[in-house]
Amino acid sequence: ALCRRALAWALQLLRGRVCVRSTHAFVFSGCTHGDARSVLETFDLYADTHPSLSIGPQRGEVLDEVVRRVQPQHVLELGTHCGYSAVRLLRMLPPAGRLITVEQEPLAAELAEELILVAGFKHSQFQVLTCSSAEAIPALRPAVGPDGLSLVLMDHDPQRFLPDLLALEAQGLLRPAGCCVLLVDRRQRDGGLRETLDHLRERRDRYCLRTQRQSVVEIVYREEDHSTAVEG
Ligand SMILES: C[S@@+](CC[C@H](N)C(=O)[O-])C[C@H]1O[C@@H](n2cnc3c(N)ncnc32)[C@H](O)[C@@H]1O
Repeated sequence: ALCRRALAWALQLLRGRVCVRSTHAFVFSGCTHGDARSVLETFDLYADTHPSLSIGPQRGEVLDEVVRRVQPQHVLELGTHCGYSAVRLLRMLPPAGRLITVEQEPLAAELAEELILVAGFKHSQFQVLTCSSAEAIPALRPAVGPDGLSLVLMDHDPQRFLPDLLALEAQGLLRPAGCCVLLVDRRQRDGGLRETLDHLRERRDRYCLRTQRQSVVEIVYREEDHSTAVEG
């Protein structure tokens, strides 16, 4: 683990820092406007040669499979960054599906919104909230409606996974009949993710761990007893 971390650190030094403006400029000028697939391919092309925080094609396929299976009406994403995963989610949603995506960095939020529009989606299908997850969650009820969220993607700060999940639950925003929560584990079992899974292991009445693939952890929330325990 130490070697892997040292290698990642050295690579980061060699490749430089993630740049929101440069990501946006590359995708905006290189993609076919109105074509979500082209937008994603251009993001991937950029990530081949530049530092990038996009969820990427491997984790993206896990995301696609979940959206195909769950067919969510209301989706919440925490951590929009430049909009890669938002475009990925939106292109798979059923016709009535709607995405709310939250980004605390104003520049990233603004440029992501532009790229989501470039990908061909309309404001009737998505909303970008420029604030922290802690500020966004208490104000979500009107946008989510009485049915609640059927999919939540957490790709922001692992230290916020547990408090944000508990806040969503406390606000009654998770769909009682079943809500799929995806946690992106970018830092090899970060303490925040471990703490979240430890907590959920004690909450078998509501949560179960479904799968863990490509460092995406899938949890299911349901307001009834789960027969499967949270493991991992
Ligand atoms: C790994 S990137 C997200 C990548 C994005 N999902 C994608 O695939 O393109 C994480 C983003 O979360 C944002 N972020 C971190 N903590 C946050 C918080 N508490 N609330 C909202 N956004 C947050 C960061 O500014 C950053 O842009």
